[in-house]
Amino acid sequence: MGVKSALTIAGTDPSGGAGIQADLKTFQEREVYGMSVITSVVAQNTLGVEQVEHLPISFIEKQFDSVWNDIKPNAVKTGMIATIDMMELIAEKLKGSNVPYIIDPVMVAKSGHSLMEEESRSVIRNMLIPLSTVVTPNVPEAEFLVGFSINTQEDAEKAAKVIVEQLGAGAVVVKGGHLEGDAKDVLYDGREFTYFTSERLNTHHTHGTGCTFSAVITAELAKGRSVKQAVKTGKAYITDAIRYSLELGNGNGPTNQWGYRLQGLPNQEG
Ligand SMILES: Nc1ncnc2c1ncn2[C@@H]1O[C@H](COP(=O)(O)OP(=O)(O)O)[C@@H](O)[C@H]1O
Ligand SMILES: Cc1ncc(COP(=O)(O)OP(=O)(O)O)c(N)n1
Repeated sequence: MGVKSALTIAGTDPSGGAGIQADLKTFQEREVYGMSVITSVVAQNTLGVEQVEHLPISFIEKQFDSVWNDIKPNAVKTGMIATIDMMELIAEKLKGSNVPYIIDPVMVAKSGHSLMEEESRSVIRNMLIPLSTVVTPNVPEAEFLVGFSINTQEDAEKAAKVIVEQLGAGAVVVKGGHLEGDAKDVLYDGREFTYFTSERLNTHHTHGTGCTFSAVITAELAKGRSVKQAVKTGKAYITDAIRYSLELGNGNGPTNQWGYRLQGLPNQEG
């Protein structure tokens, strides 16, 4: 069988919209075999984060080794990795592995709750970003990584250049969800800029957009697609997942990983 596999290393969302749960649903929809290593267990829902418990490092390592030594993934994604210890472990495990590595540098949930300790933020920048194939910051995350404000498309392009050329990412997508106007994401791969634009959908049901978007990119890279194809597919998929949200919960509802399917739409390739 030619099935490809992808591994997500991240925190949980028991309400199913973000984190490990969103990643696994997305891998499945993209027809990639999904596997997971849990870093932190998070009590959260569409209204926000209530409590976070980090798993012991030795147990995160055990989970990683269990997967890696049995079913080596074709791509790896990290989402919520809150502490320096977790980052050091991941760096040690992935260095020299030659497996595409996608970083969603999750720092703060849309509800405002911090998902990464303050002192870890410079460690993800210095230790993990140089190992990445693609990094997918939203605007506040990109601002932290580069140290200047992003208000315009030109600022986003300038930040993308810094993240590749100075911080050492293989490629970067600066996501436009937090800017105004159309939802315009900019990909920079060290050679050129490519833009992926959709209309801004007028909804607050956007819990888990970043997780789902980066999970599609991970699945597509696992299949051997190019970064540009992977991001194109990610953008089409996340737009449908927001457009066809199920409007669940009492807060910012989850994106709908099978939104395209409920509408009878094709599972698009980039
Ligand atoms: N209201 C919206 N309408 C259409 N696309 C959106 C909307 N909000 C976010 N997106 C898209 O969702 C993806 C995730 O972006 P963003 O919400 O900025 O990430 P995060 O969840 O990490 O904050 C991007 O492709 C972005 O353009
Ligand atoms: C466990 C976990 N990981 C990541 C997030 C953030 O998800 P994101 O896709 O950025 O969406 P919001 O939650 O910010 O709407 C999370 N909440 N939990």
